[in-house]
Amino acid sequence: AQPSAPSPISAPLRDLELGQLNFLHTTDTHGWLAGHLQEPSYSADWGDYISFSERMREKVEAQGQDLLVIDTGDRVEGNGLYDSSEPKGVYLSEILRHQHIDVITSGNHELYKQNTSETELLHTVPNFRGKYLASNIDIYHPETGELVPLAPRYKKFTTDLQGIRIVAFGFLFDFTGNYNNTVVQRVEDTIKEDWFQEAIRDKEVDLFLVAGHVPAHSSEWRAIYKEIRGTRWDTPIQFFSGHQHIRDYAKYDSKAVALASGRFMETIGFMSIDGLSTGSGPSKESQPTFKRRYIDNNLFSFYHHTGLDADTFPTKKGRKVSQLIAESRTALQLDQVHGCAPRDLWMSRVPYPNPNSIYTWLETKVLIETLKDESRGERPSVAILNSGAIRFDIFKGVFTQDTTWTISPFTNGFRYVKDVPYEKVQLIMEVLNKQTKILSTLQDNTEPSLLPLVPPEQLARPEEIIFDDDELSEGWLTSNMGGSSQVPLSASNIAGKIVPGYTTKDDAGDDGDDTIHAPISFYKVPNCIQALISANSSGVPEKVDLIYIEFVQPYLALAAKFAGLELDFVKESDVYMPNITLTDLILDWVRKHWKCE
Ligand SMILES: O=c1ccn([C@@H]2O[C@H](COP(=O)(O)O)[C@@H](O)[C@H]2O)c(=O)[nH]1
Repeated sequence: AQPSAPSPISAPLRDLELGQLNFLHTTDTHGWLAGHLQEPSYSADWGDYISFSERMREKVEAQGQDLLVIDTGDRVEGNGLYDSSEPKGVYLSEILRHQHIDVITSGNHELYKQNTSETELLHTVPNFRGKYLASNIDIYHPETGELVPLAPRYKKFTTDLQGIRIVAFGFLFDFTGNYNNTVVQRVEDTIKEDWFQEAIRDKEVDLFLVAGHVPAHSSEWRAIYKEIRGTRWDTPIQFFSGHQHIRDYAKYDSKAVALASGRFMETIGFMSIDGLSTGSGPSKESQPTFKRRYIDNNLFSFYHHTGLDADTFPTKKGRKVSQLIAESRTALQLDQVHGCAPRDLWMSRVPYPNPNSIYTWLETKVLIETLKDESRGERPSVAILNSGAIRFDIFKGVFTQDTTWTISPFTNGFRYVKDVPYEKVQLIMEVLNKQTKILSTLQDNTEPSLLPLVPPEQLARPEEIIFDDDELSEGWLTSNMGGSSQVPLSASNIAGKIVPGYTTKDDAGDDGDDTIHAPISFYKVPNCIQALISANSSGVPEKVDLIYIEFVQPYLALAAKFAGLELDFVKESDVYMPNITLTDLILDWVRKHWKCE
């Protein structure tokens, strides 16, 4: 773990159930390879994960079993370790490559920008040669201009110890927001291609392994499931999923399941399968059995599952990578303190609006006090921001260079349209937040969906989860995750209390999490929030500058149409505060207002 990481807190644990074939899975790590430096439950780093997978491999191989390591994308954007270097990702890429990964795929974040996808092609794919799969992604090669597969479409391999014959694919969901140097083919079309049809007709296969940046419960996985089942009615299928930032498990039939392993290096997903046939013969069991576990990413869990301790657990490579992360963080000055947050600000643990909501803070403080383009003088304005632009909570205590990127990693600037009637802006907000169903009927297939305006976790669970008895969580959170010193209380301080954290319910029940936690409430947030910036008057202005973060422009255009506002946002908008991003505004505000005592 990193030198400043809090020690994990002991908690009751459920064991891993090892099987004939075992998997460790990460997804949506978004640059958090240093682990969480303010949350003991997720405080292990990528070096610890390397040690964990090496020790797990030793353990299963000693029993004649196999272990495979999977990553399903969105490794970039969301943490200073990725975002704060120039060019972005140079440190991260060097850290990531030390993990032995058997199947690795791209997420949508690898494709938003030209340089990110080119880095995948020129660095990550070669770093993971033979492991990186891209079943439905092509890229215009930066040197030749030719449209080529980002990586091989699929591969067939056999496991080291038992010779289990596996055909593996690597998909991305039907993503449309990629930069125009890549082409993402719809999954539903890809599976009709000859190469896929040939691959699933191979009779010498013991397991189809479908890895991808695709939710566990999704139309894309269902389409693949049906296509495979159409020709191979009983070959086991293991899907590895991502994108929604949740822990999830889906059962397609008794021989086909999907695992999704959370986000931000909070979770190491574990799967085991028993009862597979191998190259040397059929299985003795009539049915395969699947077991899943969501491991909290901390050393307490890792020691427990490997049966090792602080002296025996770390491997040479693991230690080296933890050291490399520490050096990279120092070089990037990620511990530089910009201010001290006086209280926790939550994305979804409190209702909105609320004094402890990060969105209320943005609306009532940050946007109002920082958004000002000198060229627009004192004109009143309304600023619109999508809730998904914010990625993480702010904990009471130090606000560092790293915090800046964890809460606001995106590089979107702001645009504005002048002289929009205030009433129309309110109608647009109404459409964006309340009339989304009506609006979606106006959309044709080429328009983006409205849903991605919210944080991905909310897409996955549209219903609120409210625990009346949040006292335990609240008290614990304040003292352990956001104390002013950011030093967690030791286990003895919270003796008898269960640590708040994931309490996952999935298709296999409610016993998936390795750590037994107290539940945390989950409140919904709106698609968009707004701030009225009315320089000189307290009344409601007649017309305003409608300022918005670039990401929402297509959604705004649709909502405006429905609100009866004839506006061509592409032609009639202009840049607001050139070269300034939301990240810059937040940092500026924090520096001015959150002085450390
Ligand atoms: O420029 C951007 C890019 C993304 N978002 C938000 O993020 C989610 C997608 O996140 P995943 O990690 O890929 O699930 C998207 O729905 C937006 O809410 C953004 O606001 N700005």
